[in-house]
Amino acid sequence: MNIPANHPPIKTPRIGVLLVNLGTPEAPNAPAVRRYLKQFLSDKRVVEIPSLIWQPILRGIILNVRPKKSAANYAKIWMPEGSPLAVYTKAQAEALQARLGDAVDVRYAMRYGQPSIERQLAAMKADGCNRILLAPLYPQYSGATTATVVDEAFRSLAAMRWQPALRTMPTYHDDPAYIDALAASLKSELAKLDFEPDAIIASFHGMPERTLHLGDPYHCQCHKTARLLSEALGKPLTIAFQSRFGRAKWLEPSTEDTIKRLAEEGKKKIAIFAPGFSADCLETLEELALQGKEQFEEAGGERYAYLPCLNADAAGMEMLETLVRRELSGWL
Ligand SMILES: C=CC1=C(C)c2cc3[nH]c(cc4nc(cc5[nH]c(cc1n2)c(C)c5CCC(=O)O)C(CCC(=O)O)=C4C)c(C)c3C=C
Ligand SMILES: [Fe+2]
Ligand SMILES: [Fe+2]
Repeated sequence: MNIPANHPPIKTPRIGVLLVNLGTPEAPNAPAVRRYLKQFLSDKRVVEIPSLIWQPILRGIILNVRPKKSAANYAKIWMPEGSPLAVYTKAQAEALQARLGDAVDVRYAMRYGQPSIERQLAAMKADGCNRILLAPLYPQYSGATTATVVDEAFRSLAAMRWQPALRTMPTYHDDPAYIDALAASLKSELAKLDFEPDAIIASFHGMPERTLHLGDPYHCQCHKTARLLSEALGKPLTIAFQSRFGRAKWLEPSTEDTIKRLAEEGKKKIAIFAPGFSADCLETLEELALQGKEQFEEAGGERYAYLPCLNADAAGMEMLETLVRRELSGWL
């Protein structure tokens, strides 16, 4: 029997790794931020309010008010090559490709915006990847991050007649490779400061408190990360949750309240970092590095340092290589 002309070519099988992060607007302007927020905040894994109630609020209020304000914040941290989250995620994929060599095809995707998970999985399949490791770049598990990435990947596969095999990388909140990478990065960043902080804040992205009661392990995993890291550093860490959104009660204490409280308690010098973010982005560079500094100084603080995320630096890439190689076991 002849193979039909439209049959996909059978290529030498390859192993693929798809790193996935949240996504970011394509430009620091209101229309681009609006497009991004519309997709992001319409995800039922992110906002768990019935569509009939939520969509009118989103379309009628939030998408009319927030894009302009957020775009101005993005403009403050935009890099010559683009949005920091996109720049660092691309750099991570390139650095991981260099570490893993030709046996593996490393790419990256964004859950919201471009390059989409669907597009990248289709491209990898077309290029011969029949085994793909999906690696969401979130150390702590939450429905709003890890689960929605996995959902989207399997939704994309659902449209394929001939699917690649897909493995998903588990979250790594207590993995020694992650704790060691954070500890090494923090030690080196703290050593660069010209002051000894009176307190160090580990700021994680917040979530509605309700998700904790519904069984999302995110809150507990953030606490475990902070505890292990504090032990590895031999220093106390103050845990806080940032980026509150909407009117519902979010996880506490909030980063903003914590910054102010420390200043009011007489702590004059603090350092802050964001262990839950694998790459610097709006929430770290604008909210922590810029806004946090203002909040601290207004409350009477004197020295404030924001310590960067792992990004594509050696410590973070060492960790990612370890985690990915482990998940590729039996395939490589
Ligand atoms: C209901 C709203 C939100 C939930 C839940 C949420 C969870 C969550 N988010 C991250 C990581 C990031 N969030 C980022 C931006 C961002 N987050 C929300 C809202 C929720 N996040 C909004 C509206 C925005 C957009 C910016 C704004 O308008 O303020 C980013 C940065 C993206 C960038 O472009 O730089 C990241 C990263 C996690 C890890 C998380 C749950 C654990
Ligand atoms: Fe967020
Ligand atoms: Fe924010």
